[in-house]
Amino acid sequence: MICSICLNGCQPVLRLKSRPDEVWREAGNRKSNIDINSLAGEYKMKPLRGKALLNDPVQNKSTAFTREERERYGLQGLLPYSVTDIGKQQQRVLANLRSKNSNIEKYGYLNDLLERNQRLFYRTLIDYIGEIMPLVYTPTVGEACMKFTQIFRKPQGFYITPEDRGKILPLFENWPENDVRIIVVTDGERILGLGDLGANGMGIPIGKMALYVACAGIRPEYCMPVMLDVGTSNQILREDPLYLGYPRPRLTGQDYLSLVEEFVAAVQNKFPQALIQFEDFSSQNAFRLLDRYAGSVRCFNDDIQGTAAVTLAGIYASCRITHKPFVDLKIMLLGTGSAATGVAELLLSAFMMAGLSEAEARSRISFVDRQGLVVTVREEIKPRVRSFASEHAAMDFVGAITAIRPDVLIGATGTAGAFDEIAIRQMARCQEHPVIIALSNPTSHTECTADQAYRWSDGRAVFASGSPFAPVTLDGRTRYPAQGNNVYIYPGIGLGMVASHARLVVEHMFLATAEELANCVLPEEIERGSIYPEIARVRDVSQKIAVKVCQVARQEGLAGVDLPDDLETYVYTLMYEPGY
Ligand SMILES: NC(=O)C1=CN([C@@H]2O[C@H](COP(=O)(O)OP(=O)(O)OC[C@H]3O[C@@H](n4cnc5c(N)ncnc54)[C@H](OP(=O)(O)O)[C@@H]3O)[C@@H](O)[C@H]2O)C=CC1
Ligand SMILES: CC(=O)C(=O)O
Ligand SMILES: [Mg+2]
Repeated sequence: MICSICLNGCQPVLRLKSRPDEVWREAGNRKSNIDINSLAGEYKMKPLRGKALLNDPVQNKSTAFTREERERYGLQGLLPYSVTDIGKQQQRVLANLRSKNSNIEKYGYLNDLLERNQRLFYRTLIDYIGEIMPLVYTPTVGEACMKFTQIFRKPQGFYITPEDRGKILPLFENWPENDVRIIVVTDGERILGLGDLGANGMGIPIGKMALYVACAGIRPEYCMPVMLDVGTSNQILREDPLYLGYPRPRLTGQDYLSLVEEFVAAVQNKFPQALIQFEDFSSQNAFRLLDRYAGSVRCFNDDIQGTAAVTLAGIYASCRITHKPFVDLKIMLLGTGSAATGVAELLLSAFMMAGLSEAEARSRISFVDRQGLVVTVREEIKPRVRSFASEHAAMDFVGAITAIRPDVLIGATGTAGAFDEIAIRQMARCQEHPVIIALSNPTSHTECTADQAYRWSDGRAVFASGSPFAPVTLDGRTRYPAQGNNVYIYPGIGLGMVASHARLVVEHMFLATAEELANCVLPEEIERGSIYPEIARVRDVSQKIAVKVCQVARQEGLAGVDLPDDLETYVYTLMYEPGY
């Protein structure tokens, strides 16, 4: 069997265990008596002493260094007397975090923690994921991107600009790791629902990477956030004296595509095992790049494919609440961008897999844009949306709800209030339990809030949203909105790709993982109206998603290693578990 880590003929288990944190895990997961520096040479970790050791975020344990370690590494006098464990350190982190007045201050504090003590940061993120995820991801990451120029402290990730043309490969030598497995890359043109934020969008790959580590146990050193800073169309940013990005109008056309081409080629050359996740590109470029690379490069687009899988999963799970067969559903999408189109295309495959003809399947899916229902008689329709156009006469959004009576309404507009009271009330007139999925992020751009969805449907809606909402109590009964976010899918896809060394990411992976995610929703979660698992279980979910990816990779002959029969254990052993 080929080792999944080095792709050589070495003994996989031994190789795995020879990495420091696997040794820690085997030693009882949280034991603090493992000597980091004795392993350092073997892992290319510099043997550090004194202040240099305390200043290294990867090796630093701060007050958790034992007396013996303090003596051995010249730390005596540099730390207060007390030796604490990671649990006590976490309590201090939480107290500090909770004392901050705003989410953006909390974001800054957590970023500083990551720069001080990587293991403590990830351990705390994992153990308190429900509380901390909204601070490192949506919605706070949206605010952080908006304020990037003001809050910038220390560079993270890798920046590429048009001035690097012809030099991207040699520049990758500057990255501190040689073995990169996951790259999240954005060009900053469509950051959440916030539009073109240029280089300020770097917060997104950084946040997505943090969740790769926390939600799927991808080792931090395998992760590389990348900003393809090709300029920005956002004039206010370009003219901001504090703007840190390439202050030119956005590169377009062949100049843009050739820079992306050089980037992809350089990744394949320098980091041949890396999976490229395209994130928050404009719709046009998102599809263009996916069409160009998906058939030959290990890559996927999270906004198109990850979102599609998570939404399909939510639709599957909703059937357990509404007691309707999936094949009978009618689904309406508001918005015709990357996310909505990705959902429609995966839904089409799912309907056909469930036995519908292509024509029948297409007839179950309808699109609404700013002009109203997308209908065949319209002259200008986006090419990927055209085949979903309805045979109806032209009509507005509410007219379309009335005429089509969709079971499920999905918003991917980036526009706050796009689901207004009239639309939700009309959905509630048409369905006993209308399923409303407001995908748009951050919270300030959601199509409707949880409170609105429940109130306007007299408490009957089944609701999920891209950013989290607190439970809502209405008429004495509490409703539990779920978070419909691709965070339930992309980390597991990455882990499955790392585990299987699959050559390509294929549609079957998204279909299989959507089913798996829906199966992960517990009966008690269904009982209380949630169509996604509680976020606290996201790490278990990602492991299951990764197993599905491995299965598909094996079935389709895409795996780059001989995968063992017991995929659950195999995937689990690959997951990074931070501790001392
Ligand atoms: N929950 C999740 O996991 C995910 C959520 N998202 C969110 O989805 C949103 C959209 O993302 P994406 O599809 O990539 O963005 P795009 O810019 O590609 O698409 C947005 C679409 O919405 C349309 N639109 C905007 N306002 C309205 C409106 N009032 N009525 C009808 N259509 C409207 C736009 O039309 P026009 O072109 O005419 O402006 C465009 O077609 C973002 O907020 C993003 O954060 C995205 C991915 C994952
Ligand atoms: C979640 C996500 O990927 C987005 O809002 O773009
Ligand atoms: Mg995105």
